[in-house]
Amino acid sequence: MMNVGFRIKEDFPRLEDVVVRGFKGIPTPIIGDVMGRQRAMNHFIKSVNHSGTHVFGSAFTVRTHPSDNLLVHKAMDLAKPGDIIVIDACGDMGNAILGEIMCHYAKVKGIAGYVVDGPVRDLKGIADMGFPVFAKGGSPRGPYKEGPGEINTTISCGNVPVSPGDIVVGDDDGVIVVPKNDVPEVLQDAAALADKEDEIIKSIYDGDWDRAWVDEVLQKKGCVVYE
Ligand SMILES: O=C([O-])CC(=O)C(=O)O
Ligand SMILES: [Mg+2]
Repeated sequence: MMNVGFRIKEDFPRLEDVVVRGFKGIPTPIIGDVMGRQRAMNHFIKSVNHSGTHVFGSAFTVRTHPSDNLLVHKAMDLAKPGDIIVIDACGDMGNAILGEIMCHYAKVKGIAGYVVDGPVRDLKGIADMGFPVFAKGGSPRGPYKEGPGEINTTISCGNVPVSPGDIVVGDDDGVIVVPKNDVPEVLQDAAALADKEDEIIKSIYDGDWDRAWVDEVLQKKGCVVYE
């Protein structure tokens, strides 16, 4: 493909809505555990607004030049309802990549949220409107609008690869990415694990949570226990 570093792929295939909705209410730690405890973004990519956030959708990917949001403005016009715009701003903390105006526009367009490997601004405005934004932090410094950048190529965000159409889930714990082709298996395993965790919590209160495995593992690994 031509023009590496400054190119836009307008669209990509998404999973059916009914499949994507399967992630409703599934906490990110459960999703991570059924993927080998992998594919969660680094801890510094956090919800910047109210607690209790839980958002999921198809990844619409953007790579920006550090401190520049020209390609994010284009992404807002191209993204479809339910998409989460995931932005690889190189993790650079120079200038904010988006702010409250861009959140209002995204909200009106039905975009489900933003994930930014970089800073955002207008934190109070974003919190007041409650639009889901996950970012590395905040900065009052405004973004440049020069490019270059790419839309809908595979990016890295929070040290996790993200391709267009992958499923992104964000909550108070952080953000996790499910590769598109793995979604059916992950959904099935996550439902089973959620049931299992409910049973564990019940057994704690019933006083019969089996703790034998702790000593078994310690013994197997050669740990010496003494008084
Ligand atoms: O100036 C920008 O592009 C970002 C911003 O502050 C906003 O969206 O409110
Ligand atoms: Mg602003």
